[in-house]
Amino acid sequence: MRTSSGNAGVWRIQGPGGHGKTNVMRAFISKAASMGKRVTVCATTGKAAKFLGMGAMTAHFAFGFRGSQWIPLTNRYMLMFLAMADVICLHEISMAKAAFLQQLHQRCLDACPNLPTNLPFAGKLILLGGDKHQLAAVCDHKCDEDAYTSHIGGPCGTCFKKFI
Ligand SMILES: Nc1ncnc2c1ncn2[C@@H]1O[C@H](COP(=O)(O)OP(=O)(O)OP(=O)(O)O)[C@@H](O)[C@H]1O
Repeated sequence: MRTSSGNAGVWRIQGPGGHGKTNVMRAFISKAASMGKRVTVCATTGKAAKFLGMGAMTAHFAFGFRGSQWIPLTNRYMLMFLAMADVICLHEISMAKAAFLQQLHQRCLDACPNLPTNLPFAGKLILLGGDKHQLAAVCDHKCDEDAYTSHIGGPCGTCFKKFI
């Protein structure tokens, strides 16, 4: 996948456990970084972030979700961090709720007020990794494509493109 602005959007790596999603994500991160892209690497759990490596942090730390609240976007570091990221890689996405992604989308827009866009996530390239069949473990849904999209996608769900 090229990382030119023409390919910005929301992509996801789908596959059962052990099929290489994490390795593909690592390779993608390396490639994007070598092309000079600023990549934010995170995962929905600390364990997943640690396993992914590549400087990954938890998504709630990266985007300012503390305890049960979003910290205000008046934090200059948080604003810069969001505004400067070209690419956001978020692994184990089946653990995230639609509201989390929706708030991340809104934070990207708020952090980039000068961009003439209301594209999802302010037009950043978003790469989501995970296995939709793990949904059943974290929420009361069946595991079909519609349930997956409505669970993790919310209003952004219609813009998903499948990477693998
Ligand atoms: N292209 C590859 N060639 C050979 N081995 C690979 C390849 N990609 C991944 N593997 C190996 O397969 C195993 C699983 O890979 P990986 O952790 O990337 O899968 P995953 O889909 O992220 O799994 P999970 O959903 O359980 O986290 C690892 O031991 C990894 O080294």
